[in-house]
Amino acid sequence: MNQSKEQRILNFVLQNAVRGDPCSVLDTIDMYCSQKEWAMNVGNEKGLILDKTVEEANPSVALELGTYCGYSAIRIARLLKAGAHLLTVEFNPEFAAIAKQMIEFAGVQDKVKLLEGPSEEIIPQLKKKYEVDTLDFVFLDHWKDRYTPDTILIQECNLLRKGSVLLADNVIVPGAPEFLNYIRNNPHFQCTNYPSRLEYMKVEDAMEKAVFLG
Ligand SMILES: Cn1ncc2cc([C@H](O)c3cccc(CNC(=O)c4cc(-c5ccc(F)cc5)cc(O)c4O)c3)ccc21
Ligand SMILES: [Mg+2]
Repeated sequence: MNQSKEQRILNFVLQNAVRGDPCSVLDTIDMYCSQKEWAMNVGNEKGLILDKTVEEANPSVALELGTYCGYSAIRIARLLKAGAHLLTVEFNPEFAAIAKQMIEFAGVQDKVKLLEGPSEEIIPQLKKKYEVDTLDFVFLDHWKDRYTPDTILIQECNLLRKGSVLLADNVIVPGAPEFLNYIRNNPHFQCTNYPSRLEYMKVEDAMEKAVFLG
């Protein structure tokens, strides 16, 4: 049975990147996906916006919705301080299996907890089952029509505190118009738009940052 694109990306990393070196894994994925097969990793251009947002937030507990191959999980985890950790949620078992291997090869497995299941099931379990008090940083990169319901669910589960930072990928392409409308008209959030490019393409995209005001 022929390999999936995600398996080909992982194999390319296992054969070409440096084990235990997150930056080398990120560069190798970016090389493969810009030269051989496009894939929906956040990429290096939007990745730099993600980096700056994570560094500024300096989270103790971070959540990612939509792990895919683990690129942004590795990107975030490499910047976390000692004792901090990332919870990343993936419902597709194939993607989760690839991401697990990618995260381990990069050497950031001690900072990352990969939770298999849909966000709407996992989010309500974060406090009791995963011992989360509040989330310092949330990266939204899963189904674009889930950004709004999951942001509402996160608030209903009392997972945000004054200053919690949300960052959403793809608010232009594929787009998250309902989320932009919701978050920009919500007085409890202070929003900032970061124009960029779609990963590996000369196509406009953007990320939206929303800081929870309490
Ligand atoms: C509920 N739940 N809970 C956990 C969870 C996890 C997943 C998966 O990780 C998953 C699977 C398929 C699609 C996505 C969303 N991502 C995208 O759709 C996307 C598209 C493009 C693009 C852009 C231009 C194109 F022409 C084609 C695709 C560029 C991007 O950066 C993307 O993030 C996420 C799904 C639902 C989940
Ligand atoms: Mg994305």
